[in-house]
Amino acid sequence: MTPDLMEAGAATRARHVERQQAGSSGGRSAGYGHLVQPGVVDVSHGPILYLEDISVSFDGFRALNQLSLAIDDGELRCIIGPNGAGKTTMMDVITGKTRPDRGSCFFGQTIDLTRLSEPEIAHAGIGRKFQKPTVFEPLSVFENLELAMKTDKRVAAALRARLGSAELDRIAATLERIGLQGSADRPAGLLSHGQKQWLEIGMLLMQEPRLLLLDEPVAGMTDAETAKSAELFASLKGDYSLVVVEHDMDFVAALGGKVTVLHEGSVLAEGPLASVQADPRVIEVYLGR
Ligand SMILES: Nc1ncnc2c1ncn2[C@@H]1O[C@H](COP(=O)(O)OP(=O)(O)OP(=O)(O)O)[C@@H](O)[C@H]1O
Repeated sequence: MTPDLMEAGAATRARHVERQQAGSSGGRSAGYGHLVQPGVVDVSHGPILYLEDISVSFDGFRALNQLSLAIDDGELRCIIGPNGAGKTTMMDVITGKTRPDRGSCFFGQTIDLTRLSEPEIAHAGIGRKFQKPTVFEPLSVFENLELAMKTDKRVAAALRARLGSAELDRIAATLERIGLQGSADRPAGLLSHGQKQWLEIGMLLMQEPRLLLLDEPVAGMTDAETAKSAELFASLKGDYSLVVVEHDMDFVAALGGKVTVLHEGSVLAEGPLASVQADPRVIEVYLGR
């Protein structure tokens, strides 16, 4: 080993010890990647996600402005608001893509998301789906789910490894959940847009997340696909926590539950859809347009 590498190794070990000491000191700041076990999220106080006073600026422009928000464990929350309200930036903060200038962002009671990298946040149990489906088109539906479950993401190696019966059962249960049990052997590229979106949700589920962040999941879907998506999401609620950013008010209505309206980087209104739809401030900035 070269002296440089030895030095780097020593520095890494020192950081490891430092982090372990920080982690064992109790308190809320134990959010270090290798100490976060997947699926182990302390929701004893209710919320699975807790944002407090989050601000993010881009070149002096405040995309998030002292945003505070709490999502309960098992809740399905819709986030609505006009273009530029900060919805995507909020998702970016939760997943570690954007670091807030100030404020705190906790996954359960103890996991400080502002101190974790994007892969560490995914590993801790937060899955994100972007608007456009990103499935592996030449692979079958089954293989897409299989690959999503594997930690070794090199396609050939992952698909060569034999599946155990527990893994086969998990894939079968997910196929059923996303309504693609009859399409397991179809190449994903031949699926409809809606089916690709469901497959991608299935791929997220294979990673056993606790919280799912979904960005405009029904954009571009047919009415029938949108209705089926509402059923799927309703079935996920309770087993998972979901945060859904959506502009389609019929879909939001079909999902039920609490709605948060963002405007200029903070919460303008929150409550059942009917009450936020009747709020004159919401009508003024968003729904009345
Ligand atoms: N990387 C960036 N650099 C500069 N400005 C940005 C950046 N990302 C977002 N913004 C700005 O921050 C504001 C909030 O953007 P954001 O994408 O979070 O809004 P949104 O509510 O998701 O909007 P939409 O409904 O259009 O997706 C916008 O004015 C946007 O132009």
